[in-house]
Amino acid sequence: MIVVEGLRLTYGGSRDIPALDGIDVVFRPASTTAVVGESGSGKSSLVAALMGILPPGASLAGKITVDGRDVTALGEREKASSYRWTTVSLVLQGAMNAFTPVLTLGRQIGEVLEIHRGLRRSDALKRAGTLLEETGLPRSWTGRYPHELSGGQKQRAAIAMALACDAPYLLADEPTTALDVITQAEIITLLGELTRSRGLGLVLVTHDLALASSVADELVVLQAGRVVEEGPTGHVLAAPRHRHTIDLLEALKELEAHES
Ligand SMILES: Nc1ncnc2c1ncn2[C@@H]1O[C@H](COP(=O)(O)OP(=O)(O)OP(=O)(O)O)[C@@H](O)[C@H]1O
Repeated sequence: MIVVEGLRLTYGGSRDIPALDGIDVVFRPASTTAVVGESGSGKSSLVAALMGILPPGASLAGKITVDGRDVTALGEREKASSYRWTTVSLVLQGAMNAFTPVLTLGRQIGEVLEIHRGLRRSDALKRAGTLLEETGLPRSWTGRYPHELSGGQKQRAAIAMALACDAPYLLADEPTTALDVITQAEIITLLGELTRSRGLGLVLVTHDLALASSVADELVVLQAGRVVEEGPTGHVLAAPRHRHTIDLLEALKELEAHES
C-alpha cells in the first residue's frame, strides 16, 4: 500500500505557493485509483513526489511509505537502485518522451532490464519482446525504432517499459492525452487488463472524470494542492460532497449531452 501523510511540496522561487498542501491519501495494491482535478491542482506534482523525481529547489515535507518502506527517507542512489521502476514505475502523457529516437525499442526496454535486473543483453532483448507482446504489440517489434510506431503503439511500448521490472505499483499521468478517442479507450482497456492480470496498484492521473469513472475503484479529487474528496468511485459520483466534484460532474454531464 502507498500511504501519503501530510505531504507538502513547494518548488521554491519567488511565488512560493505550495503545489501540494498537506495531502493524506492511500493507494491500495491491486486496485485502480484515479486522481482527478483541474489544471494546476497538483496531480503531476503528486506523481513526481511519489516517483521521487522532483526538480532541484523543490522542498518536500511529510511522508510517503510504500509497503511499509519510508521512501521520503531514501537517498538518490537508493531510489535509483531499488525504488524507481522496481517498486513504483511511471507512464507519462505523450509516450514520445519515454524513448530516445536513436535506439530500437528492444535496446531501450532491454537496457532497463540490464541495469535493474542484471540480465545479459540477449536475455534482456528476449524479455523485452515478451513485454511488448503483453501490451499487444508483436514481439518482433523489439527491432523497431520509436518513429516507426503510431502514438497508441508508442504508448503501449512505454507501458511495456514501465512493466519491465515488475513494479507492483504503476503511476500513469494522463496516459491517453494526445490520442484519438478509440486509441484512448484501447489504452485504458489495456491498463485495466494489466491491473487485473498482474495485480497492479494503478494510480491513474487524469483531468477526465468520464475516463476516471469508467475504470477506477477509488477516486481522489484534488484542488489547489489538497484532497477535497475521496472514496469508492460509485460513492463519490453518486453523492459528491464537494463543490469542485459537483462542478466536474456537471461538466461531464454537459459533455455527454453534447455528444448524444
Ligand atoms: N517544476 C515546477 N516548478 C515550479 N512550479 C511548478 C512546477 N511544476 C508544477 N508547478 C506548479 O505547481 C502547481 C501544481 O502543478 P501540477 O503540474 O502538479 O498540476 P496538475 O494538476 O498536474 O496540472 P495539469 O493538469 O495542468 O498537468 C501549479 O501551480 C504549477 O504551476
